[in-house]
Amino acid sequence: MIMNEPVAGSRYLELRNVTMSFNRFTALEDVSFDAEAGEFLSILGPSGCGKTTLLRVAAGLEKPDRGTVVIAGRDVSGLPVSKRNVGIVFQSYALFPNLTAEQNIAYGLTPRFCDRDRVRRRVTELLDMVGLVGSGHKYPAQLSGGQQQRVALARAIAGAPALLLLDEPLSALDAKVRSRLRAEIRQLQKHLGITTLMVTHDQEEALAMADRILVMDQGRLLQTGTPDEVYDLPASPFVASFIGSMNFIRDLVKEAPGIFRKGDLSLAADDSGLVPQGTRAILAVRPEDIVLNGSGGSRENALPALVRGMEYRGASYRVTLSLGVEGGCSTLEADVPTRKIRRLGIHENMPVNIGIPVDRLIAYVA
Ligand SMILES: Nc1ncnc2c1ncn2[C@@H]1O[C@H](COP(=O)(O)OP(=O)(O)OP(=O)(O)O)[C@@H](O)[C@H]1O
Repeated sequence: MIMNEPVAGSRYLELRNVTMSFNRFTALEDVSFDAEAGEFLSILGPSGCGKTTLLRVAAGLEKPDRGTVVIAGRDVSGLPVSKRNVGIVFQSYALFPNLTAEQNIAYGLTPRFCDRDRVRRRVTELLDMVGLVGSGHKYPAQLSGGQQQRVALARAIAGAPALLLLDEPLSALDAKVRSRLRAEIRQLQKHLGITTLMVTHDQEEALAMADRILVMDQGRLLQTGTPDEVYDLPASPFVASFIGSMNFIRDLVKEAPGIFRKGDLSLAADDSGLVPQGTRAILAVRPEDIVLNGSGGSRENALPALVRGMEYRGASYRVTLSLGVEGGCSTLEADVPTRKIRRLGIHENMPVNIGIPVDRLIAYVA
């Protein structure tokens, strides 16, 4: 099968300075990003932040007030969706109910393949790719949600599009089907080497599937990075709280390079000088980075704490800890392996010592 054979590593999709308003409401504000050929990008953000609008601009379903869209080196800003050669999968399967799975898939092919045998061969190949061999004769109503979304995916890739656009393709499915299908979509996308943009509000989905994640809020792009980069070094407290769980320790002041104080609580953090000395700061730490030591000590940021609550999660416990801090108390949540909880005999209302590794504390200007 012949897809657009993009050269890996080249800049393939480019959106530049895209701004889009609906009446007086600005849905996208000066958004720019690009994708390399074959890359899988995920657009992640809360409801109403402009994710779908951005995808629709890339597709040519919306015309922005300003900005350009380049696909495979060609400025397509003035072209409608029908001329952009994009494959789209929506959240609602959007299949034709009166056509079988095969006919739905063939629908995306007919203008290109006039030869009926070729269409049949290609449809068979696509059914095989999406794991639906033997179900081609069924109508959408006879298929499960996951199967319908497989048909929608086969239809979207049938014509070897230049770009695959997925708008929350898994959100209508139950958790088990969703996680299986996300692995399958990713495998197929890699196999075909097709540059893909997927909208999701599910951070787990974005972390699991994307080469890079674009985090948005209120029409703006806040951070672009690999899943690792966005998880390990979120650009702002908003990004930090949107992806994964994060503890924040607020109302600190940076009193010396790498040293932050709040009353009698003093914490060391690698902040690379991002917070000016003497200014108010927020420190952030992931629950899995807090080290619980029972009665033993810790080398880094050793603090006494009290176990306030414990929630069993199978492989780990989510432990709620309170730190006695002058002028009030700070609450932290720690994820501690179940084996360690049992070994140390941790229980509610137990005084413990915790440690926070210096390089796991992230400092932000408050
Ligand atoms: N056709 C429209 N007319 C007016 N306002 C619109 C239109 N389409 C979108 N908006 C507004 O633009 C903003 C961004 O919408 P968009 O659908 O892009 O958000 P989203 O991040 O995809 O949200 P969700 O995750 O809830 O689907 C929203 O406040 C929405 O109400």
